[in-house]
Amino acid sequence: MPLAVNVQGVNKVYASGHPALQGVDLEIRDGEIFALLGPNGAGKTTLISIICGIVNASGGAVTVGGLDIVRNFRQVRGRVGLVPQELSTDGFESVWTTVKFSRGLFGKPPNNAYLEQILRQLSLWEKRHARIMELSGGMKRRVMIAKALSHEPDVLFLDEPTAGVDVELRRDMWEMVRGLRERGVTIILTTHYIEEAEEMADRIGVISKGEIVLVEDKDTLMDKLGQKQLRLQLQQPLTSLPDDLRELALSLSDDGHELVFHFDSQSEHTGIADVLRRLDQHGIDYKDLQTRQRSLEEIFVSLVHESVDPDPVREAS
Ligand SMILES: Nc1ncnc2c1ncn2[C@@H]1O[C@H](COP(=O)(O)OP(=O)(O)OP(=O)(O)O)[C@@H](O)[C@H]1O
Repeated sequence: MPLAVNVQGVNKVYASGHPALQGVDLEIRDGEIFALLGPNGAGKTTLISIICGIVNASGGAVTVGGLDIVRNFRQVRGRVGLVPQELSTDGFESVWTTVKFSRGLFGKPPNNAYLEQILRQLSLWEKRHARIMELSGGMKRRVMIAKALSHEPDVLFLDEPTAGVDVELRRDMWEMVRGLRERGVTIILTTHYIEEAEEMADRIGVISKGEIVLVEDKDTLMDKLGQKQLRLQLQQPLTSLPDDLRELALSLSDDGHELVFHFDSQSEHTGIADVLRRLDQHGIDYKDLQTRQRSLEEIFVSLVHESVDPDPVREAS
């Protein structure tokens, strides 16, 4: 499968001496939605800024669509679109002028029909004559996306696209990103919202302290690490667990009303039948039971748990 982006052995040491990225290898497939997850300060923005040519790497190599980002800087800039975390655009200009100007910056010939299509997709068409400063925060964010798409990039980077936006706009964004993927645009998004990665991504990468600690198909990840939990609500609360049940790794909730059992849903022998048989032997009745997949959030927390070292400066800001 062709690669949209190929990152090999990339390091970044900022002038402060801080090593923000260490030996990052990452291959982004053509046409996929890739979610890069990581805690504050993990290096997500640094990595996408390097790929987009905004920050220089201290070492390693990056290609976009097979083109080296340093040797073919201009061509690469034309192929990528970046929606930054911060809203950065001239508030006095109208939506239409902003988007048109942005396309011109990349040396693309005017194409009003294309720009109209983008603005309509982003529900901005009615607002095309409004000055950006007059728009709501969510609409401003849409303008940033329209700007990033104005020159028809093959690869779109979304840095925290839904940070601070309401639920409705978040859903709209997801819808729009899926629409872009259908048109063949490769999407790389960074996010703190596990739910977003779970909902949208084809593949997920986890970065922690400047190193990629995991890259996996979302579904495989969910299957592989997605342990399931069986919860049984008891008819009568228990004060303690019989020893043989404790040996089965069953646990009792503090109030004695619920039994919890963890099992591997991929395994031939999950142990559920044993648990239910033993409960029956002890005359322990239950009134309800549920199974639940371990969420990506739990997986993520367990992956970065060891290495999370919040940056006090950024935490405070
Ligand atoms: N211009 C800079 N000069 C010095 N250090 C920087 C600079 N930009 C980022 N850093 C540091 O590099 C590390 C990675 O920052 P980066 O912004 O890439 O992280 P991030 O994963 O995007 O974080 P967040 O989720 O908070 O946006 C952090 O420790 C940060 O303080």
